[in-house]
Amino acid sequence: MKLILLGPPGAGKGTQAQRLVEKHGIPQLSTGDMLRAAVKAETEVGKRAKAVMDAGELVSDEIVNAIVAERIDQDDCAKGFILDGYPRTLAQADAVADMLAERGLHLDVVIELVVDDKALVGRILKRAEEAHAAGQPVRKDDNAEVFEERLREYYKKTAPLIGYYYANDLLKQVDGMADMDDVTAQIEAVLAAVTH
Ligand SMILES: Nc1ncnc2c1ncn2[C@@H]1O[C@H](COP(=O)(O)OP(=O)(O)O)[C@@H](O)[C@H]1O
Repeated sequence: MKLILLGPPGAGKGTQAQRLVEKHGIPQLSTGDMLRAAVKAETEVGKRAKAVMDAGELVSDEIVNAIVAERIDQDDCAKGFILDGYPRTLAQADAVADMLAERGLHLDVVIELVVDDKALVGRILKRAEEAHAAGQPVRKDDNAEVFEERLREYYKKTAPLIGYYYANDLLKQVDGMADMDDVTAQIEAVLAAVTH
């Protein structure tokens, strides 16, 4: 099963992706996590991405496409994967379609977590507070100002993917404002419908 989780920052993609990993035994491919790992390891990609990420802007399509193309060829992706935070631009959406087609694969579904903007900043600030309280590192982009920029980037560059996948008959929407467990149940219902 190959699926995309789509939605603005703070929509709960990471949480739901983790649950899907446990239930379905397929990996979560989070470009955000991969980029943060590259920044931490101070690789060439990490050095190029750091300032862009800290400002809440998008890393270049070229960089993220290359990261994902390399990742999906690893053995653990053979049964499928969850794309979390990728694609984020129409160019990335075309790239992933090409990447899969070259390998004789296709996407099963794109699940959009539909959320209310106003709730998002609160969720992000809560995530930062909780990380701080637990003595974990707080993401540099998890603050109100950078969040505004992340949301603007989302509406400008990522939200057009909703129409793109709708037109390709791949889009399914779930209510991301429901309780976490309820969102999980909605996602499972979508997956059951598309895989049977
Ligand atoms: N597919 C992508 N294309 C471009 N930049 C990306 C992509 N995925 C992640 N990034 C960069 O990493 C940052 C954090 O990503 P992520 O952890 O997915 O954030 P969020 O919690 O905002 O959804 C983004 O703001 C962006 O700078």
